Amino acid sequence: MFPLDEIAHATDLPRDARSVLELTARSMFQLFAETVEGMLVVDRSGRVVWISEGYKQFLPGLGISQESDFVGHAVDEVVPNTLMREVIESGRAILVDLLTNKAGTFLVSRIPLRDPAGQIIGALGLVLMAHPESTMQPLMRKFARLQNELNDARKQLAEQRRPKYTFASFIGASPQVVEVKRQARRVAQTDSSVLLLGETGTGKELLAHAIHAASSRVGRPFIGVNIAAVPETLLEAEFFGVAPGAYTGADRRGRDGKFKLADGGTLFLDEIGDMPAALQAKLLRALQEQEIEPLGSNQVIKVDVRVIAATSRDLARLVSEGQFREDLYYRLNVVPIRLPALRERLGDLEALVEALENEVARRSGMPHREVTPDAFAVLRQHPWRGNIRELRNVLEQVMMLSDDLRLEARHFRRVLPHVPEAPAGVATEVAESDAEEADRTLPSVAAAPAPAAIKPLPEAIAELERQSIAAALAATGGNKLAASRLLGISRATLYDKLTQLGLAKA
Ligand SMILES: Nc1ncnc2c1ncn2[C@@H]1O[C@H](COP(=O)(O)OP(=O)(O)OP(=O)(O)O)[C@@H](O)[C@H]1O
Repeated sequence: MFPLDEIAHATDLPRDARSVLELTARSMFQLFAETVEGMLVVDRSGRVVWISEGYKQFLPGLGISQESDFVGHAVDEVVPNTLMREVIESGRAILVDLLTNKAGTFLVSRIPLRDPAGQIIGALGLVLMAHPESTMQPLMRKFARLQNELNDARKQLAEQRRPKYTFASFIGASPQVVEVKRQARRVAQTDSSVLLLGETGTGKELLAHAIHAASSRVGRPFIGVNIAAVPETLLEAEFFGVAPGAYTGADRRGRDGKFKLADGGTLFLDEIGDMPAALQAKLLRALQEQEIEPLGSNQVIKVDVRVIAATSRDLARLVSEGQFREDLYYRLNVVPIRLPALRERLGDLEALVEALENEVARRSGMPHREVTPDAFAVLRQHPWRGNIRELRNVLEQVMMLSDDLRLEARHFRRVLPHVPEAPAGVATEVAESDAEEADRTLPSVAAAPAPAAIKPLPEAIAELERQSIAAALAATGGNKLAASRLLGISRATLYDKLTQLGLAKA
């Protein structure tokens, strides 16, 4: 639009043209008000100061019976979902938009109003078309689809943020578990760092979820990082994020790190004992200052994160060996909670088996099974180095191997062939065919070498390696890090061997 004074001085235009322009500019407001379906003006503070005659038709739909209940009120109170305030704040027009609220859907336009000095003094809102559904079918369909997608994405996000587990998910009523839950409930009420100690599969991650779920941060994200699973070179970016432009290519746009994602919520640092020394100092700083610096940025971002760390390693020993910073250890070890191994709380075995059997049956669609007392006798004798994860694995294997509705000792012996026979009188005999089947399907922890055929040494060694690795993986429920520890080799060596031996999918 021409400013009025420019038109007035446009002497090079013919007189007629000038007066038309002048008239147009002066009557623009009037013209708009009469042409569009409705028009409203808000002041700098977002208060409605005027509405056109046409706009009044929308008041009943907005639940307003008289003009005085509308004019003079904050626009976002009387027009749900309006973006007029954003236009005032940003100074940018929204020329075409769809506004949906209880009065219907409208094609609208919003324009900021400025004084001669360029200062925002308010905004103009135009209803270009009411109920455009009929005339703008294709656009509306697209809008509806996008709206649905947005709602689905929001639901998914809310779902992801909802804690996966609560204290009720932590099965067990043994004195050890009762004590663990008591400590965890107490610490949930605070913002202190928590250190969960325990063997693999004892439920450290589950407990971390439960602490988050019982804390005041429950409405905010729970973000987990398994430090052992992230290559060392990527850990810093994973934790602290990457500033836009720090890298070329796909990462150019930058990426939030886990600290940022967990802002306001809980960050679960699993396998903290595997934290590389170089990053320990940065982690300590982030924990102490509650500030992070994304890679490639020199800006510090404030975060508010509660940390729950977990490890199956002896952190105190790592500190004494100089592999873990003492200051970080003390920072994390504010409230240590030790989770008992399954073999220390065999009293919980029945409740766990019942819960896990239910879960496996529900997930797989298999029928429910009853586990007999002689089967429990077998289960009680197994060392359970993989703890609950291993227990679930064993149960799942047994359920897959047999259609019987009663799971007896013999069923479990197929999967746990090394468990010694129970004393006579207990029906735990293994049918020969069962034993053969077990040999074919599952690795035996204590498999005897084949007496008949003497194999070439490299072949025999490979066979032994294959068996040991398979046994370690079975014992740890497939957890490679834990398996590598059982085998006394590094995780990298384990991966190499899995590839060499053709077990990469194990
Ligand atoms: N007390 C329990 N009640 C029910 N399920 C449990 C319990 N403890 C562990 N589980 C289940 O066992 C599996 C392993 O648990 P989780 O991952 O929490 O163990 P972890 O100690 O964090 O293991 P890791 O050190 O290997 O990461 C999960 O599927 C979890 O749901």
